[in-house]
Amino acid sequence: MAGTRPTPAAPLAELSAPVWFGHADQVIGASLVRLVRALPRALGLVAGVAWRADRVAVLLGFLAQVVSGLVTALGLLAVTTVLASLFVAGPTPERLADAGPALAVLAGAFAVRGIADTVVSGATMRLSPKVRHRVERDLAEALSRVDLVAFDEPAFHDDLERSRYAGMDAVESATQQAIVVVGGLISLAATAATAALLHPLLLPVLLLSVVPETWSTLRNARLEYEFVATTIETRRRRSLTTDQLAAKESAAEVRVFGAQAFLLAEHDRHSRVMEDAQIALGARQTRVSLVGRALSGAGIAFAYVTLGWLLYIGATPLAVAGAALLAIRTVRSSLTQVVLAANRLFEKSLYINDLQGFLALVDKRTRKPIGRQAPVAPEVIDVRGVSFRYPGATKDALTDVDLTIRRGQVVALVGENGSGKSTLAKLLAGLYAPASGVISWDGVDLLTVDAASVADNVAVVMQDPTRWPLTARHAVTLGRPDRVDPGEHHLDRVAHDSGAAAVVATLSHGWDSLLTTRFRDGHDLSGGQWQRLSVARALYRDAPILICDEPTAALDARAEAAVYESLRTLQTGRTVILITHRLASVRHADVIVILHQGRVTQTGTHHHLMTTNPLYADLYNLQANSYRDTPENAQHPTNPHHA
Ligand SMILES: Nc1ncnc2c1ncn2[C@@H]1O[C@H](COP(=O)(O)OP(=O)(O)OP(=O)(O)O)[C@@H](O)[C@H]1O
Repeated sequence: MAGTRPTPAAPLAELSAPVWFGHADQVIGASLVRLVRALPRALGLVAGVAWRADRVAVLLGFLAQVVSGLVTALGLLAVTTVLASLFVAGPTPERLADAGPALAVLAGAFAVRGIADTVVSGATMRLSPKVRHRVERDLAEALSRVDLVAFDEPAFHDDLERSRYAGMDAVESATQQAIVVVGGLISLAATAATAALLHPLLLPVLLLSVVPETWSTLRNARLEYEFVATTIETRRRRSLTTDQLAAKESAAEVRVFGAQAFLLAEHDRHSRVMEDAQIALGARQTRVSLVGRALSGAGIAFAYVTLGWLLYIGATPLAVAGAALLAIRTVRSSLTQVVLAANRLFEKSLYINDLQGFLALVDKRTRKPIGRQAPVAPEVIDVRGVSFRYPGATKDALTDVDLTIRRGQVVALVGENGSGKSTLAKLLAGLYAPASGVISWDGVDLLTVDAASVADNVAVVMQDPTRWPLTARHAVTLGRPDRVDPGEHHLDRVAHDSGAAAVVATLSHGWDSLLTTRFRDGHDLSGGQWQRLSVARALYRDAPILICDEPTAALDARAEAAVYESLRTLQTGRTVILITHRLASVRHADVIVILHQGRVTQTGTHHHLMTTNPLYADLYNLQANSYRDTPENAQHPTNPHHA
């Protein structure tokens, strides 16, 4: 029977690398020298972000790290003194009494170090969320103001995605790693300086003994990273498979098509690849650790032999040798931490770099406030010689458009798909800047005033309105959140006029209902219901210029009639720009603008166009006829295009 044996998986095209793994090659290929060289810059980058987020936490954390490093060194010196007191000949109580002060210093150093380390972790806990929020806020603010046209560029979206997902995580994680690196380096420096103070030969001996450990730590970290890099595609394919099983959208089709066996087989196939790779990684890491440990043992043996020799020739006292052993341990653990953290910090700094580059780019693409306001409720909107081309497009969306619109007029933009209607409406609203030509309101070029002041005059009903995942009330009022509306009379009126009232009446919590099923008790709406809310939102904003781009495309006949009725009421003192393919709705417009391939081919009233523009008359009659009860329509009742 069909469906009992899963079809073998076809070879698939490569998945594109995930945004948070775009620098894998650089990380894997980075030598220890490169890592050391890149460290100051990476630390500087994180320090800059952290400083802006919370100076107090940065200063406090750094100070505590310095204190921790100093008391570590002090502790080491105290150990030498304690050992020196204990190693001399004489009765034990006396030797202990001699060691007393140094022991007290040692205990004090221990306690202070504990406090300092606690302060460091407190500062880290305070700093990492602040750093993240600060950068998130920077990005959100930049995005809220960047020119709309940037969203039409694929490259902008790629950079945005990388900044949002990789950059943001990188900032938080890099802050933590940077704190570990700084703390580790201070502790290393303090210990090394103390060792050099005890005996100049101790320093090179110390360093030699820790080299193998450093190598194996870094090597294993790289192997781990390489493993993630080589298995990432399989990992993502496996997730794509399980996503299909977990998603609401695909759940029905999975069952109807009996796709379970296929998806499970795919899942197993990818899992096996992952398992094998992980086991291989384990084996390689164990080998590296073994070599590392063996070399490390040799290094430590060398250190011990050197210490023994120094003791033998009387170049160093026994107490100093004892302290040196302790120093070796301290340096080893600090160095391992520093190497691991520096490796991660290096990786994260590459993504922070991307993020900062993106923020700089966004800043360049943002119109700066000019301090000049657009005229409120303009008397005349004038379009002169305007052309516009979308980024990456090979031809203009609008060419040499001239148009004059007066306050109170309903201007209908008509034309076939792709003729430039929506683009023209967006330019009229100041959302795009023309490539050439001028759009002015009462003689003021829109490019010479603040974009926000232009937007303040405009409300839109979009062809495909945003499905705001908010409460019904907020979805309608968000265009004028600070409007004083006692008793919510204005809200009720626009809800009535747009047909949104009937939608809200069906919701379990009325205006307080959440319009997303991603939350408990949330609701989803039909396309037409969303459109009614979008009309209500535009009416609630109560702006002098109302742009309606196919406002009734998804509405039923009754709702459509209600919307046009309310647009007619609204018209007084307001400019309405209406885009629609339903010519019956534009009959009453004051001016109808016909667009063809981005050019205005004719303007006029309905009656004027019916007599002078055969194409308009044909289209109008075609639509009108499809509603009439002609014998031909009766033969093809379901084909409105047949006539
Ligand atoms: N974001 C975009 N990026 C690139 N080209 C675009 C973009 N939006 C629209 N265009 C192109 O610009 C031209 C005008 O598009 P526009 O959306 O203004 O047409 P329209 O008349 O409103 O069409 P419709 O009736 O289908 O809504 C079309 O050729 C379209 O392909």
